[in-house]
Amino acid sequence: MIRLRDVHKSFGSNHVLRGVSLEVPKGQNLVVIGGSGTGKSVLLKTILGLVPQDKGSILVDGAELTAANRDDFLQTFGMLFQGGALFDSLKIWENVAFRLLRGPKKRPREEARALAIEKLGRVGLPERVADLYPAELSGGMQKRVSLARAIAADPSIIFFDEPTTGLDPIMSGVINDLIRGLVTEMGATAISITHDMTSVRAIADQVCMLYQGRVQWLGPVADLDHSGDPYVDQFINGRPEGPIATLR
Ligand SMILES: Nc1ncnc2c1ncn2[C@@H]1O[C@H](COP(=O)(O)OP(=O)(O)OP(=O)(O)O)[C@@H](O)[C@H]1O
Repeated sequence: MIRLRDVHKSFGSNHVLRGVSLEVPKGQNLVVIGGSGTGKSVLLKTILGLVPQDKGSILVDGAELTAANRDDFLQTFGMLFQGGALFDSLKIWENVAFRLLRGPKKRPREEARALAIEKLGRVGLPERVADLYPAELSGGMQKRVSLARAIAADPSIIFFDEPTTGLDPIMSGVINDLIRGLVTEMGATAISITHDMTSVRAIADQVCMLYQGRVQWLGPVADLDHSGDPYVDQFINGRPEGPIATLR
């Protein structure tokens, strides 16, 4: 379980997170939605320790994350970065096995390669792609490779940052199904960020909408269409009119 309590973060006078509290139960995927600049990425970065919060606490399985134990925590999580972020100069299997080839999870090369091929299989890619380079694959296949990398070290916590951006609707559907399946299969706890409402509906257990640095609404995905919250309604239906001010 991941729990945030009253997390604040400012950059100078820009008070981005103004007291975010939320909980993600074990084995569930919480999808964070909200307009551009509402702090979705900053929220993920505070959990990862890339951006230290000014106030408030972050707990994983009941233990507070601190500078001292964060490295241990980082060993237990997987991340699908926005855009995939594969290393061009590494073969596909080396990308997937990145964390198995160095650091505390280091394995012998042959073992790491076999594990990478197994994970590629989990995301529907055949063994023959293992020795190719990222540039030789389509965008959708690269996204699958990124997914395989995110799950390579059997994480108990996974973050998905804009997993379907740049993909056609069918490939987005395939990636959504894979994410849903992987989270369910692995029993992992996940937090995802997406602007894609189809993706929200396909992968979320719970949905959290951030607005002006706070949690505007948090509830089961099944309640999204009848949240009774005018901010959520405006956002999910993409209406220019409503309580959320838009620039024209
Ligand atoms: N390292 C930083 N230094 C200064 N300001 C930052 C930094 N990181 C983020 N911000 C500011 O924090 C705010 C929230 O940014 P964030 O990237 O979290 O938004 P977002 O909700 O993820 O937006 P988008 O949907 O467009 O990706 C923005 O005003 C941004 O300029």
